[in-house]
Amino acid sequence: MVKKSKTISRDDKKVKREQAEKQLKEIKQRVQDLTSEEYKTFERFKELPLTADILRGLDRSGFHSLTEIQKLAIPECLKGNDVLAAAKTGSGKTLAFLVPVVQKLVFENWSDMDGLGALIITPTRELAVQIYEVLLKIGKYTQLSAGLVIGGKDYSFEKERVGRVNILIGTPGRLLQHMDESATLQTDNVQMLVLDEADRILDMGFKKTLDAILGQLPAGRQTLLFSATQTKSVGDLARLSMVNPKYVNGNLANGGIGGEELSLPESLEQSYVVVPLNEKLSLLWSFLKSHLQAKILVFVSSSKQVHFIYETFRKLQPGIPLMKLHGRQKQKARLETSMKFTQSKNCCLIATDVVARGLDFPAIDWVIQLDCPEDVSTYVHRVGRCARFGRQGKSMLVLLPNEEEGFISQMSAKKIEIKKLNIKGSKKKNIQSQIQSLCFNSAELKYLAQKAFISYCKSVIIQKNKSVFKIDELPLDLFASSYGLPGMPKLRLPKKVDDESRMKLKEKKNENRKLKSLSNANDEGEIEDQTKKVRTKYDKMFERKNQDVLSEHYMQLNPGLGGKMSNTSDDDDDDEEFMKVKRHDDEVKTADLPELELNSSKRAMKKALSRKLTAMKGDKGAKLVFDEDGKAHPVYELDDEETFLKEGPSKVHSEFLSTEREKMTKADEIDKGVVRDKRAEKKRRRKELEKQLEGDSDDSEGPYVATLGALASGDENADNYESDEYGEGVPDLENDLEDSEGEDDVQPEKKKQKKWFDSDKYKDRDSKDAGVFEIEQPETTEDLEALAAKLMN
Ligand SMILES: Nc1ncnc2c1ncn2[C@@H]1O[C@H](COP(=O)(O)OP(=O)(O)OP(=O)(O)O)[C@@H](O)[C@H]1O
Repeated sequence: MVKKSKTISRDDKKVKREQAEKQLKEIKQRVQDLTSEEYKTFERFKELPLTADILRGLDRSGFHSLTEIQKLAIPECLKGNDVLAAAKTGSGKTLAFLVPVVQKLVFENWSDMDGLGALIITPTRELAVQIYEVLLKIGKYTQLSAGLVIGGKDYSFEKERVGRVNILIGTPGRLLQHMDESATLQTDNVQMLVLDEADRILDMGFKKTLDAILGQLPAGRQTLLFSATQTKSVGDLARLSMVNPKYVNGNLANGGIGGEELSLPESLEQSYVVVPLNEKLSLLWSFLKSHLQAKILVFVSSSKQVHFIYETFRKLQPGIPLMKLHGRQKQKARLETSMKFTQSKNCCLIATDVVARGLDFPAIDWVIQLDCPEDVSTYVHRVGRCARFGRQGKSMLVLLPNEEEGFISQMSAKKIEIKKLNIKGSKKKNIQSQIQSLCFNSAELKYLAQKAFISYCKSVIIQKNKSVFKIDELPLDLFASSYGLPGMPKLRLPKKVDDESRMKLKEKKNENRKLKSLSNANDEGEIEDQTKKVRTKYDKMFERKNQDVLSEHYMQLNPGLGGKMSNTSDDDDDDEEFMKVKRHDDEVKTADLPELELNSSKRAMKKALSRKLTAMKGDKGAKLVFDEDGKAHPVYELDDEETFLKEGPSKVHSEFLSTEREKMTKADEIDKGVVRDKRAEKKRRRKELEKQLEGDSDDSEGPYVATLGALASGDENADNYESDEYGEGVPDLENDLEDSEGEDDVQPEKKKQKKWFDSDKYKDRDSKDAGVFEIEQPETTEDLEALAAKLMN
């Protein structure tokens, strides 16, 4: 009886397996036969030739209909072409490249053994995290594993696990650091490279880093470039080794390959206002006061300005929650703010361009550009944070009188129409006197104001676009007053900022500090430990050449008088190197400073002085040990040369060497064994697979049914998944192999789900529930980190 059922089961499985293989072949064939006429008619994901695992992930994540760019780009990518795709902000480019990445590796039966198969590079950490989240969702039902490597996270944690993932997402600096340092990370098998926001990566000073990454990837890989504002620079494309790239433009109404247009979401309402530089803060204040229930994103040109405006407004309390986000913050704070802003309904986030690209914050009502963007592309990306995926959104650009003509004409040249608004006098509230009073009472705020002032001037000077940014025409004295400064800091401006120095500045800003310290290592490979030299905000303030702020408020640094001085230094002081503040004498004139109120009775001073003198002149003393005869000896005594030579090499030394040698040999043997086992295991699996494919393997039957059951035959655990919609019985050979090792009783769906989050191979064997991961969808940073940890464990 048992025998009979076994036979039926075996036959059944064989049939199903053959069916599944046939279907996979058919999908591959459909991909090859796809014509652009055909795929332009597609409306839904299930019409695309995708495997059941991926369709299921998409379905469960709520993605059913195709957007224009998805309809056009996915088939081109599936066919193995190099693709250069452009489409409006918020139009779904992330899925347009993630779906082909996952499908390519599924087609190739990619497994843990095959290592890294796809690399996705993004310009910012936040964007990398966002893509990672989407990938986890849509790839949940495949056997692939994914990893996230971004600066500011635990490097050694990543280093240990980075060699085990199939799809790696990260920022350029951190990726290169891993490629250079992690022995386990093999990049010679990479099938796909994706650059999201490619033009930004190429533009923002990552060129050298990117070149170094590209140098380690195989030439035959497929390359995909996505952005709302695409690069077409021949030089850039050559550097990326793109072969006959297909240009996909999702901005064209009829859906086209080729085309140059740059367009904005239809649901976006754009406007601009013109105000003098010294009225910008008052304008922002008035705007916030009249939009207390809105979700607002404010862009300014530097992290110092973010810091100053945030701190000032926080003290003035506009009545709307305030947040700040810039690239100089600690990574934890950045992720927390992103998360909070995502969840909040009414608040104002003041940020730099670190959030201008790709970030999908839901339901932003207003994007305010308080400082003019460096170019029209940046404008497009900034406003693109609202009006996403058909939602309504409004934007307001704040221009200075001398910026208006230049910038608006450049917008018109790109066919971007924007209406001018006049602000009613009654709506304006001038907050200059409040800011001045705040700065007068707080040395820290005044210091921040000075830094913000300098960095704004710097941001104007380094701009390439001189028809818009004209430092000589700015009323800097009035601007300083509006920031609460009693006078304008005198600036020594650089005579000329050419392209080369501009690029150097960008490179410096984005450089990976670890890589930099490696390049600064001496011949012995020693790196000076910078971590020991943590500079606090106090240090920075006292190191500054310009002590105007400090001398005036010197006494107020006493926490009781000068306001709270936080010890958390969350931004770097890089302005001083670029632009020195002019001063007549670099030293603080101690005579000008008020007397310090110390305990200065004559007796106390005399005592202190005599102690100090004793300490300086007196013998420092030495530590001695006494022998049995009571004679004193120094703790360490040197032998004379004769005795030393007679005794030969120290016993301790040689013992140490031999034990260490032994340890090394053992470790080496273990390592070799592991590699041998891995190879043998892989070979065995391949053979087993071949056997299964030939259909004469006895031990393939039990688990095969289980696997296909979940995918195709209405498994109860399949969470109402309508498998027939997606093509029944697409085989999952990797899963078959796993199952054939005696885990017949594992429910197929659970197993597959577990595989994505936490491969069996990496699960914590000590933990009771090792390998079972409860969280379905990451909702918080902690969830995401837990997922990543589980995934990579
Ligand atoms: N097919 C789809 N069905 C439903 N929602 C979708 C679909 N594609 C994308 N979305 C949603 O649309 C929003 C924008 O998508 P995405 O972030 O990929 O846009 P983008 O084109 O990359 O934008 P940007 O240019 O700003 O980077 C996201 O919230 C995403 O979940």
